[in-house]
Amino acid sequence: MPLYCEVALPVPLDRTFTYAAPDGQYPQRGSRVIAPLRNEKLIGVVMSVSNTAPADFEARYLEAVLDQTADQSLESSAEAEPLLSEALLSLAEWIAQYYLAPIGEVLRGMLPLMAEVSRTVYYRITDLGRDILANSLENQSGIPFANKTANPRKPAKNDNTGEEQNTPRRILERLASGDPVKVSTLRTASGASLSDLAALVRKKWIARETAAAERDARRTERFAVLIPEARLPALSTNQQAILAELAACGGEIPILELRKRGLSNATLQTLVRRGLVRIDERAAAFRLGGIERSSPPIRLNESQTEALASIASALGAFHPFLLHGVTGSGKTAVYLAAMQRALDRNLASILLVPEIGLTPQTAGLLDAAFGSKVALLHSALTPEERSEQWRRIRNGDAPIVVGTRSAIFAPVPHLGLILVDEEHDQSYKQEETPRYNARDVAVMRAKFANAVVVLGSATPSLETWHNSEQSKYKRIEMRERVNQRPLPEVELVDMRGEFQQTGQENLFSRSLIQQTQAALERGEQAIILLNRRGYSFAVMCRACGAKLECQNCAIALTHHKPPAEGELAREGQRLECHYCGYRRTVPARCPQCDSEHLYYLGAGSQQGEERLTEIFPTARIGRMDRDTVRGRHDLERLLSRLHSGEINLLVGTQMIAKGHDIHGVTLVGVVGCDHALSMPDFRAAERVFQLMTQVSGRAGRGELPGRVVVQTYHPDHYAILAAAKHDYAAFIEKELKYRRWMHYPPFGVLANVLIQSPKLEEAANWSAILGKWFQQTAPQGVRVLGPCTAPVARIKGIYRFHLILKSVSRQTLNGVLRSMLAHADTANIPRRNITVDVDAQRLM
Ligand SMILES: Nc1ncnc2c1ncn2[C@@H]1O[C@H](COP(=O)(O)OP(=O)(O)OP(=O)(O)O)[C@@H](O)[C@H]1O
Ligand SMILES: [Zn+2]
Repeated sequence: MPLYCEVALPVPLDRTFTYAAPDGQYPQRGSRVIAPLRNEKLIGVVMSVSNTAPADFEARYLEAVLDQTADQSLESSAEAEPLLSEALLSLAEWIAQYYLAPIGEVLRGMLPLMAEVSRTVYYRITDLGRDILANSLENQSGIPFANKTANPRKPAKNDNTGEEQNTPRRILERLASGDPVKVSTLRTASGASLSDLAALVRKKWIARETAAAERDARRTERFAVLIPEARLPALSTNQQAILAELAACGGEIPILELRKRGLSNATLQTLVRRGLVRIDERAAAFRLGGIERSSPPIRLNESQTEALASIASALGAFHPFLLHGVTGSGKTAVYLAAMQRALDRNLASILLVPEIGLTPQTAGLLDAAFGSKVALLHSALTPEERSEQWRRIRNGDAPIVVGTRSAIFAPVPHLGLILVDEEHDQSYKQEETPRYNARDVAVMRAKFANAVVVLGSATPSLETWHNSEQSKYKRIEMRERVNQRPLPEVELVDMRGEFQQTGQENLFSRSLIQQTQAALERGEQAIILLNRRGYSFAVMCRACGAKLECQNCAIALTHHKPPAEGELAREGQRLECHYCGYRRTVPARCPQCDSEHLYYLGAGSQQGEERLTEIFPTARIGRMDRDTVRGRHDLERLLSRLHSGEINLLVGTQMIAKGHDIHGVTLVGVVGCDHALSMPDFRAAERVFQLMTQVSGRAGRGELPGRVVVQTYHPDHYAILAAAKHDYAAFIEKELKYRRWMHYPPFGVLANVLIQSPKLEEAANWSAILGKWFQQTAPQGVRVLGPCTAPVARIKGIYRFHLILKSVSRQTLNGVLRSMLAHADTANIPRRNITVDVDAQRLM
């Protein structure tokens, strides 16, 4: 009798699908399966299993069960564990429910291995294929496709070395290392057609694997390991050399590394036969590439010790903490010590860091403290690397997991501690389905795992602060910087006054220029925040007032200068949309009115850099923004040039504010970060306060005290004033009052409902249908704003309308949202055109 299972598939539908398991296969809750859906094959996750078919079941069979018990009697053994633990499945169900996200899409976000099957095919060489290749290399002969009669170990002689015969050889050569190779890569490398590959598969020289099967096969690395207790017999010098090398490296070394050092494999094999060395095969370790080892461990100061004591004594049960420590108070050292305490009790930890928060410095500290026990998960990993990390974690080989947002789903056994660094950071919110906030998921995960969770920040979000006020989270305070270093003094420059006094609109104030000059002359470093990338924000027509907009989005195009081009070559320069990436050159005339009087508005980081180069011609200037930092390596390189002092003046966007600990920086300039205060966003003040505090916090972290110059047009705004005094309490008091008064989070909950369509009429129509439904049903306890066009009315050619829902009760809000989705379904509004963003961070 087959088993019936409910399978969550990665499609935007709030439901699971029923399938029967193939004969003799025993999927369990949490197993991955391949399921046919329409014309596709998808990887799904089994949510439940039953012996009886549902009433309306039409026979549909699973294609395969990827993680299963070989037979039912094995169910209890460790081998038979499904891929997703019960804790993670419960977490997924919680996310689906809390964020109104389709369960299949939630699971897809959790599982790195859940790609669509049809998309990735890999090939791998077989043993027979190796023989064929070896033979052909020996005989310098080609390998024909058609040698059915010939003995594969004796390929025909040189009479068939034509191009066609070499294709099989090129295929085999490309696969020779033994690693599976993607079909696309293989075809490019060998020039093979799909039918060529099929022919070799039929001959069993190569094997074809689907993505799922391939990713099950983890990459391994072979190590030579010294057997310590062996008494040493007489040895040849070559043998002694290998043993010496092994001893020098702490008793083990990857075999590849031995070869690189010119030590012979044959000698190694002799040592193995003599019982002096053994070969271990292990999952290839992930290397913390290119990092400097850090200095000896830090002695915790009094407040760090207290913080650690609170955290450590709570291990073993669910305890949420807010670690509120000013910038430079040494939170990182507390995290590391807490992870060590967890490890001492055989408990694993997850440390979450913001998108670019994982600096080489932090990686170095982790490596020094925990070495190969660390697994790193970040967005720059390839799917293979990610799944390798995943398996190391799941096997218990890496009880220290560090990563960005989705690392919160790492399948860590015996999880004891979760740390969320810079918990206020916006990058924890995923801005696509499922729209979860990893910080909040962290708290739930800790709850399911009976673990401690620590949310750390110098500028906690209002939500987290409120939870600590309500005693939901226990608050730990670290009020001072390490070694009694002072927080930097902040000077506010009123840019309105600056304009009146100088009669000019300058990007940099006189005070900022003077103080930068002075810092550079003293041999210190300065960083300047200019929180927009590009050269100018916008290009505007003086005649008709139109801004040049993106053709796909209702957004002004940002002007970028091509690097290293002549100063005034304005025409032909690049305009770029920061939403969709659309690019065009700057036109000679306004496309609306044909006037030639186009002018450039507002300065971005690129222009900032240019101005600074003019003002400080001898400064060693660097720029840090999304244009100069494309990948991790760019960031590493820039930071290491800063640490070494090679750069003494850095300009950049908010990236420069994130947790960097550069001791030479004594001056921080803040330029135009307060324009955000006029955005239609109730979190604007919070964002400005956080950014100002964080960037100010980069100054004076070394021996010398720091100074901050903030240029502002709102010198009386409470967020600016509080940030200037490092007064979180003053800010929070004002801000909480305003939020309570306006019924905004943390007083009550909020959801943004986006209705989108490539057809304006359709989007308008659908949002009207939903608006009308809200009017008619008038749900109790929910305030509805809208529908109206979203502040950004069109993105990537998709028209956007939205409704904002507020309620004091999450349950009420989610109930109403669910009824709304049901109504949308009956009104034939496709689910994929409605985005529900619970606890929305951006209302744009
Ligand atoms: N007990 C200590 N004694 C001396 N120096 C310390 C101590 N603890 C930490 N430090 C040093 O203080 C500096 C700041 O620490 P860290 O980067 O952890 O601060 P933080 O609290 O995370 O600040 P931010 O919120 O700004 O990121 C680092 O250079 C660190 O090496
Ligand atoms: Zn665009």
